[in-house]
Amino acid sequence: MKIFEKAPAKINLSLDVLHKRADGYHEVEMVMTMVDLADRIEMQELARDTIIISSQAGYIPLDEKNLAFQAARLIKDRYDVKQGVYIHLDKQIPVAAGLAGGSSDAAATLRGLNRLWNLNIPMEELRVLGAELGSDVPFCVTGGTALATGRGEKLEHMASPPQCWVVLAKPPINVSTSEIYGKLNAREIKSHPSTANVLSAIRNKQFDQLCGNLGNVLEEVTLDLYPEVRHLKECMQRLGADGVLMSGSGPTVFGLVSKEAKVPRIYNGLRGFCKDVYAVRMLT
Ligand SMILES: C[C@](O)(CO)[C@H](O)COP(=O)(O)OP(=O)(O)OC[C@H]1O[C@@H](n2ccc(N)nc2=O)[C@H](O)[C@@H]1O
Ligand SMILES: Nc1ncnc2c1ncn2[C@@H]1O[C@H](COP(=O)(O)OP(=O)(O)OP(=O)(O)O)[C@@H](O)[C@H]1O
Repeated sequence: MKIFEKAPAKINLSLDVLHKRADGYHEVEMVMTMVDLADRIEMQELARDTIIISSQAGYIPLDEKNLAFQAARLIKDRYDVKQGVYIHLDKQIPVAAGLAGGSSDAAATLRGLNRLWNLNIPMEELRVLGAELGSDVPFCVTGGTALATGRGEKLEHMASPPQCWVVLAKPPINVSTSEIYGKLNAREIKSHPSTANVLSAIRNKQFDQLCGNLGNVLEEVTLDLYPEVRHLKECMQRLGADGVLMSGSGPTVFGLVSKEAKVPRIYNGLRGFCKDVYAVRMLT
């Protein structure tokens, strides 16, 4: 049997860091949502007890370093599954972009193998398993829009944000999430985003209030290290996006745009100097 799962990208509408924890992770407060840019994952049962990964993308690991491989191994070990699986990753989400591509692949693999092998694992248990693979994986298991706390694994789901276009642009650099969190410790956080304002903008479907309250404390760290990300942000603002922010630890910058007529100008303006540009909808 063969099944398919979609693995959408996430963006952080707000990302606040409260403090560094004893286990080395940071206590966060983030509002996350999914956008309509997704990897497509094919999973096919194998009689032999093995996990095989393939992908059309030449630049991701296909061995045990791949997060989809790790998800498959975790579920096989935990539920004593003797069958193997062939997993093909059709990558559409740019890699190491701050869009949780690998985390979403892992989450989709957990959901898919739960179906393929009729394991009937409840969603809550899949999220707990996901947390063993990465901080963004529990959110990616259920998707939607959520407030994430703890190290990202404690989730409170909510209604989707006011509908709009999302223009994503990724400069050609790779950013290490652990390096960005590490560098944040050495500096004073100048201003914290108001998570409460972002939540209320979403609940009341107030697009302008949402745009005015976007904030990410990791942004200053990445922008100082990589001036091209700052440049991209300024360009997106100048081209007329209503709200602009870096997603996660970067380097992808996203712009929220309410009027469809404004999207081509922003998209084309960015494409002039950046190869990875996408105009997508938020997933509701
Ligand atoms: C930046 C975000 O993507 C925003 O959604 C997440 O906070 C990071 O999620 P992720 O990439 O799934 O993170 P993990 O794979 O769990 O951790 C990567 C590295 O980021 C740092 N990390 C991550 C999450 C967190 N709450 N505190 C941290 O300090 C740790 O150094 C860790 O070694
Ligand atoms: N299935 C996968 N897809 C993409 N990258 C993967 C995958 N599995 C492992 N990786 C590795 O994970 C690293 C991070 O890639 P990913 O695209 O998940 O980053 P990200 O979008 O910045 O994640 P996050 O937003 O969760 O920090 C890359 O260096 C890549 O080699």
